[in-house]
Amino acid sequence: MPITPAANLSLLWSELPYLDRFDAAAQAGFGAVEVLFPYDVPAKETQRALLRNGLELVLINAPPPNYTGGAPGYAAIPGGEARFAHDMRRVWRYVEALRPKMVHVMAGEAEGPAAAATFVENLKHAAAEAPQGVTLMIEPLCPQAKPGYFLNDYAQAADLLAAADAPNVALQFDSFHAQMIHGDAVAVFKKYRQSIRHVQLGDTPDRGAPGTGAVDFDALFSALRAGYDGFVSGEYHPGGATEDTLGWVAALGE
Ligand SMILES: O=C(O)C(=O)[C@H](O)CO
Ligand SMILES: [Mg+2]
Repeated sequence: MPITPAANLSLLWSELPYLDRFDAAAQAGFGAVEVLFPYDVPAKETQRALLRNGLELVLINAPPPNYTGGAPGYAAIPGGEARFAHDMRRVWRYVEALRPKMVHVMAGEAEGPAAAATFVENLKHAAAEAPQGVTLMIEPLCPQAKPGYFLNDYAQAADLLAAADAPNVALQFDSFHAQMIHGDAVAVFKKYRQSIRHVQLGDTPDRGAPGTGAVDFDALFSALRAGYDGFVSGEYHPGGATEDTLGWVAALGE
């Protein structure tokens, strides 16, 4: 599969009602989209929006459904195993209807060895019950965007992936978080390339569109073209009309 651009419909076209964003993405030329939290509407409605636009769904997040204000996941919360298992049952129902290729499993707010062990065990269980063809993703989130979030470093993610040791658990690379955490998103991409199965784009420090901040997108896109063949999703705050921020789609292919 070549590099395929995708639109994150939780951040792009956020001024439109949720279901209208699918139409806008298709009109802008996207064939693939991702949605962080599709749980607020019945899966059938999202399914219809995908179908009427011929769109492929790349990724959804494992709950919490109440992202704005709710805890950012339970996978790494010692004692939260039952809640995690309950959440995952809901995720699988949405996966069955929407057929995303990937599910980002959110860790939650925690720290220390017990949290790491809990995260690994929960990932192993979820990986064992994931439908064929669905990959579970883990993603380090920077403290500036998600204070207290357990998974906040790419080396930590590599250790967790090694411990989970499952072929359907992989790393989600986000240029915004990688640059904020480690200061050089391109170096992070190159170092962890072998574990990366999904790429998201945003610039620093404000999570704006590619080209508005400090990430070296020319170098990142060269590195992607040199050996990445998955989806590359715009996950940034457009700060205006989304259509005016899509120069990265053409640049990716140059
Ligand atoms: O915040 C991000 O970068 C993400 O990709 C997550 O999925 C958070 O929901
Ligand atoms: Mg991301």
